[in-house]
Amino acid sequence: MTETPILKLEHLGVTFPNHPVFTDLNLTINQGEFWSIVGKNGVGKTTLMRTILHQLRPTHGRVSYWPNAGDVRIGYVPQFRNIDADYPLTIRDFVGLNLTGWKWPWLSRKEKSAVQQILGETGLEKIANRPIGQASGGERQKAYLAQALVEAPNLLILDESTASLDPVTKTELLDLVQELNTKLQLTVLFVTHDIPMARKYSSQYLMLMPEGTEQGQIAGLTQQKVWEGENV
Ligand SMILES: Nc1ncnc2c1ncn2[C@@H]1O[C@H](COP(=O)(O)OP(=O)(O)OP(=O)(O)O)[C@@H](O)[C@H]1O
Repeated sequence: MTETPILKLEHLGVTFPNHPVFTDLNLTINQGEFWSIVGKNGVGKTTLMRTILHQLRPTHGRVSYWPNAGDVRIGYVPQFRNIDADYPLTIRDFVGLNLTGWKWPWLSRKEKSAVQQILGETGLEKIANRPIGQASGGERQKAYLAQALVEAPNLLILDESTASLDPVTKTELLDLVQELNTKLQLTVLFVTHDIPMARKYSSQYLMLMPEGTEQGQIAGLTQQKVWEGENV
């Protein structure tokens, strides 16, 4: 299979006031790859994802999408977030929210059918009309995943989004992501502390490491990239 880049990090660095999180990070992610991003608490994984999402301006270097920024549709599933119990939307509405551009309360027939399909694939169909504020933590995480997938992204970022799930649900969701990765060449960045899951689902990983620590390895993965950060 020829390797076509979708995302390039070149000499990337982020420094908060007096606190360099990482410097000179170089990495090419190709279409259809499933990467795990691993490393201890506070090492800079979320900072890296925020930089990739252009929510954070790098201090050095750049993030570029290939072939053009317009060709890359990113789906982002955040870490567990609390939702107010009075949040008025149903799970179905929540999943379709981004399709409306947050402007219109209605969806086209095609959009409704995309929502219905993803509700089925994520196992949310039966509870689709329940207010999301009343859904359990795991159900909400599924809804966030469904919301990211319904827009048919070609790059999916899971930011420790499976951390609060029970092992069965976690496996179900990652199986679905893996299926989309295989069938549709969905590129995946999976931020996780769960090394067995990283080993099971990804083929490559980026391990962010504090400067001066020994290089880590994840046995069983065919490729590895190890980068040493600073000052963590
Ligand atoms: N806006 C900010 N201003 C200053 N420092 C920040 C800011 N955001 C993050 N940091 C610091 O940057 C470092 C990296 O944080 P980050 O959240 O990226 O780590 P992480 O690897 O995702 O951690 P975890 O596994 O705990 O979620 C931490 O020391 C954090 O305190």
